[in-house]
Amino acid sequence: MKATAKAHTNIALIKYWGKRDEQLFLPTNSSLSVTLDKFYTETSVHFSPDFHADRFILNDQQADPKEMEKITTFLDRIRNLSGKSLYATIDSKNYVPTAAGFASSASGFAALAAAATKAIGLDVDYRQLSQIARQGSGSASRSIYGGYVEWQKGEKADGSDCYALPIISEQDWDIRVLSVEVTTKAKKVLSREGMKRTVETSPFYSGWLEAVEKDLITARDAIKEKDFEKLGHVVEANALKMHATTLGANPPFMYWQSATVEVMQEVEELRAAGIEAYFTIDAGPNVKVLCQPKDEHAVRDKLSLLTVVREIHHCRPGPGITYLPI
Ligand SMILES: O=C(O)C[C@@](O)(CF)CCOP(=O)(O)OP(=O)(O)O
Repeated sequence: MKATAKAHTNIALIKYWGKRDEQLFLPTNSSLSVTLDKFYTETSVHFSPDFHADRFILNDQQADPKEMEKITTFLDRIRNLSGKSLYATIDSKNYVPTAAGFASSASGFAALAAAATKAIGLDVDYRQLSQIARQGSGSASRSIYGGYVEWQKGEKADGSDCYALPIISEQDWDIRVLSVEVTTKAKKVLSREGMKRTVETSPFYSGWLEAVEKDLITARDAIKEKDFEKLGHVVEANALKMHATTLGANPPFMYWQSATVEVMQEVEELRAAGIEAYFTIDAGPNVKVLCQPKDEHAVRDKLSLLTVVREIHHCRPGPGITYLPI
């Protein structure tokens, strides 16, 4: 009972920022992302009656007890769904540069959900797979699909209507996402803690919730219309609103470093010079810059001149999960 799956990471264009249910990973708002081609996780899962405990090898290292606990809880859900109480050995490799600030948990839990359900013989569709991955990490629900993906927040308390669905595929619209790694030493507030603190203490959080649904509709329409300018503006504004909420949290926190702001200002200068580029930022100081293929090199050349820029990874829309030969 073995299976291997590959899942790519994704970058949120309309952010998931807050849970309405911490146990079931139910979000306060719907979100929208693009899966990326460059960064992914490959995970093999082997269930066997000969194993007497779960084992998790991550990048050729035995996972630490905290990580192990998360994995065992995740596998318990899959064991319950299948009615099989078998232990598993998991071997996972992240092809995601940690410093780049991509949530490798997104590709990680999507790959694990796909490989584990296949290995244990659970016949699930992508919607169910998205719901399983969601309970490992919310953003993982989106990495089940390739291209442009919407994760619907749902209304039900049991999360049965909370899953991701594809909008258009990675072949339908070719954009570029330049992941700009800036030099930083700061220890960031992990997104799980950051969103919890913000939901619970920030007076600006209600403003976020009022605005995000409209942002999502605008972004979804822009993707369907392939209107890059319309998408870029709402993506940038949505990221700024998300980050504004953290400033009002108690205690307040900020993901940005001075280098982050330098890159943001460079992107605004690019637009002033007639080159369409837009930024988005997740739970860290790095910046993802969106542009069209024709402008990719001009944007790279301009950003590379900044001394605070350590590395730029060039990404395109990427595929959903795939199963690999054992
Ligand atoms: O990806 C986005 O929509 C926006 C963020 O990256 C932050 F900017 C949040 C990702 O949160 P995640 O790591 O999925 O949280 P979990 O459910 O607590 O594991």
